[in-house]
Amino acid sequence: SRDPADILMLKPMPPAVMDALGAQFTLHQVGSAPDLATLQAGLGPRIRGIAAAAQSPIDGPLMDALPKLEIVASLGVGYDTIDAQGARARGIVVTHTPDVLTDEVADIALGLLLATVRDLPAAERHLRAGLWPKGSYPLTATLRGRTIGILGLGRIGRAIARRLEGFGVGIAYHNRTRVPDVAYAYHPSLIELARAVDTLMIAAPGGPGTAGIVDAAVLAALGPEGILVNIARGSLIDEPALIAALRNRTILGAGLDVFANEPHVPEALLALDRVVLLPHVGSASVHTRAAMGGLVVDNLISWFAGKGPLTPVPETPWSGGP
Ligand SMILES: O=C(O)C(=O)[C@@H](O)[C@H](O)[C@H](O)CO
Repeated sequence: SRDPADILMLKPMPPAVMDALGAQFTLHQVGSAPDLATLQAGLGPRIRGIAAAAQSPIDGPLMDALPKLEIVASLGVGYDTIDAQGARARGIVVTHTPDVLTDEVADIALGLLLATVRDLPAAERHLRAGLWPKGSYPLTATLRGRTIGILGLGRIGRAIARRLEGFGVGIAYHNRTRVPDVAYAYHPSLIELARAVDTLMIAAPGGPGTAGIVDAAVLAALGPEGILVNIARGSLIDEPALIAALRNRTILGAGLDVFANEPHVPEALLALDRVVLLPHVGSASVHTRAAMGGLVVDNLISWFAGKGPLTPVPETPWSGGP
């Protein structure tokens, strides 16, 4: 049988994934910005697959330094740091890890919504600081009577909407296309959605097509009771516009799990009181990361067994062999 395939890693994968990959393949870790000339002259020509940990930058020049590259298996549902069109043009398959994290991320979205509307972290700090005996925490905003707009009614957006149904709030959405089998109010543009709701939850993919679409106009349309929640990608929000809108009370608050330049969060955001900030933990449970890692491994095993990818991204579809 053929030698185990040589797999490149730019960033370390979770230990269990490394072990599972190491049992099947020959792994090579080179750091997230390898010198391409060195790679091309050395290891490059042997590499047949990449195991891409979260946010690994996989671009054209890197793929060109790996002439035998067949597959990029990415950890995560979002793959905005991977040039998927470039992979397609080079006949390379890209896989991601959808579905296994949908509920976990949707849970965090609801947690962030409640924490932001009801000011939970600050109320907890009030108690821990011993202030309660001196006075109750001030009354907060409420979820009651709100209408929640979802930007991006894909797998995660729909899981959020299903959860919101249990909260008895209004639900509306904007998506590139109307979703046929849902009863939520559809708005053909983001600004129309923002005008129709007081709470906006972002669940759309990152990338050039959605960069900065949540801008000053959208924030202003949400109004002074407006709440913004983002569990998708920081790139969708014009972050300076958000900081200004929070400072000027154009909107009431924001709950963010993702940022424009992770893991760096602007001082200006840290200084604001009406924001809840999480370090990109949407899928970060032992349970879900194990499932994500398992899917990365299974995609590579299936590919190198000649059975095709299990979860290819839409840009590199698989119709079952050459
Ligand atoms: O799946 C995604 O797209 C995510 O953003 C997360 O689940 C990843 O784990 C993340 O990429 C980790 O940094």
